[in-house]
Amino acid sequence: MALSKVDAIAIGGFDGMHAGHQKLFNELGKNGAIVVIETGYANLTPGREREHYTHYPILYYSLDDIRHLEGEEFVALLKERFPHLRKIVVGYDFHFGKNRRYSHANLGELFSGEVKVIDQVCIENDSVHSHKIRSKIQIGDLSGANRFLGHNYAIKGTVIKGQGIGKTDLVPTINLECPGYLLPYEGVYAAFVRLDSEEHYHPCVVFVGHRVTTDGSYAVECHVLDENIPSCERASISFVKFLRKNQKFESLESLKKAISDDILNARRELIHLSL
Ligand SMILES: Cc1cc2nc3c(=O)[nH]c(=O)nc-3n(C[C@H](O)[C@H](O)[C@H](O)COP(=O)(O)O)c2cc1C
Ligand SMILES: Nc1ncnc2c1ncn2[C@@H]1O[C@H](COP(=O)(O)OP(=O)(O)O)[C@@H](O)[C@H]1O
Repeated sequence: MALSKVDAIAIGGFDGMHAGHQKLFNELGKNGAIVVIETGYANLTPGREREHYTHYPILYYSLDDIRHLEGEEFVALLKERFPHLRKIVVGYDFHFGKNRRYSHANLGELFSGEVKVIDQVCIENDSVHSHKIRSKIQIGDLSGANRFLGHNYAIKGTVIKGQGIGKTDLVPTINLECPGYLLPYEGVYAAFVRLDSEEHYHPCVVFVGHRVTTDGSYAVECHVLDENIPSCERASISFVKFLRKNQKFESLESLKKAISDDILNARRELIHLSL
């Protein structure tokens, strides 16, 4: 869609593109667009990853470029960028401009069109916010994070070389480097993985953490269940459930036994799901 046609926008940081954010997008209609104010702290859907969770076009503004603006100046900037703008959608706690001085009420006074304010979106009696999703991910509560997101938490990375003992002594794994993403609490997870530009996801088990049993280095590794997979360059992991904490084992044998239990547990979690 040509941006000149845009007549409705939603404004915010939109890291995570969570259930609260989606409620705003539902108000945009067919000529809508999303305005992301980029703080530099987004680590759930960094950069353009947000685009996977909406069909609306996204425009990015850096917070540093607009934080000094007075309310009138901010609205003028929007009207210049979107000449046909008739509706702005924001949440109940939206603030903008110099020292975050302006609220949705001020926006209503400054903008001549409609300002639609979305009430607090709550799940399990708790308001949904990206900082709460980050906290859940940091304690390993991926099921809770996923409920707040409305989709599985996903990270993307490039494949790097591992220690080389997985394939020979344990199970084969894809080792990943995932810059920009918040990595979950150290442990083992049931997940799905998509390789390169494949369309489908494979059930897998993922280890995130310091390999305290072997070389102590930090790793994000994924073992694809029940399949030999070709080598690949990139992968995205979609987390489903925390299975257990990272542990130091006395021998590779006992780590291997734990990994076979992890595989059984992951299979049990994933069998009814498909992506
Ligand atoms: C399902 C799974 C669970 C794992 N759990 C642990 C663990 O609890 N503690 C640990 O030190 N390493 C754990 N690892 C990591 C292994 O130490 C790692 O796969 C091994 O060091 C081989 O690494 P490589 O693929 O780089 O060769 C786990 C790996 C997988 C696939
Ligand atoms: N739980 C929620 N309910 C309603 N609106 C929300 C909610 N969370 C965020 N918003 C709105 O979505 C937009 C983006 O908010 P942002 O600050 O990026 O989200 P978060 O608070 O999750 O970090 C803002 O207009 C904000 O008011």
